[in-house]
Amino acid sequence: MNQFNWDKAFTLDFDLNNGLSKHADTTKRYLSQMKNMYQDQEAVEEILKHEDPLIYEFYELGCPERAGDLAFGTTMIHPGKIGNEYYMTKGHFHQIVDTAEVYYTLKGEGYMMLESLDGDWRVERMEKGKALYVPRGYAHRTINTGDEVLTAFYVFDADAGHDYGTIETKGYRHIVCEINGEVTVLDNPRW
Ligand SMILES: O=P(O)(O)OC[C@H]1O[C@](O)(CO)[C@@H](O)[C@@H]1O
Ligand SMILES: [Fe+2]
Repeated sequence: MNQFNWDKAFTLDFDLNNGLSKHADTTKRYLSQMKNMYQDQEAVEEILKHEDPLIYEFYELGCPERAGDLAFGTTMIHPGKIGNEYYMTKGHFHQIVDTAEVYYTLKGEGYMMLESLDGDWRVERMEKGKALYVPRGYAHRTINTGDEVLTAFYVFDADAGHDYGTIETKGYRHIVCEINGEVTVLDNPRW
């Protein structure tokens, strides 16, 4: 149900601490919905025997997918690891690949993994009070390396669409893990 009229001005509350709005429901992504994306498949199977943890959630507010509108909302990545790999979003290219996006971190800490189709990549730190510009042409995945929920506000062109296929086949060229207590970027062994 689309509860907002996107042709009129409106306001919506987002809590600065937990990112949640009292007036909308989040879309939730559980481990079972992204289990192939983690390196340690034994750890995945072991966890899923007992529970199906919530990895992240975000608001899809029903913005029409038309040029000129701006889709926005908050994303909350919960703290945790699968094996030694930090909880993260699936990540995606935009279907209109040359579409940028902005994330403003409200709480917590982590990284954005960015990767272009031709393999240029970098990790950018996300921390409270900082805006992160995701340039056109880059797939983006949010990774929570802290011990609290990583909460960010995002906004992008509403007609951009999401392309998961490109990244779902092999993943990203790099992964982010905890090694000897340190946040470490490793080559993706499956790439
Ligand atoms: O689409 P993914 O990779 O599951 O991640 C969800 C996040 O990305 C967005 O699609 C924005 O790019 C938001 O809806 C949400 O913040
Ligand atoms: Fe995006």
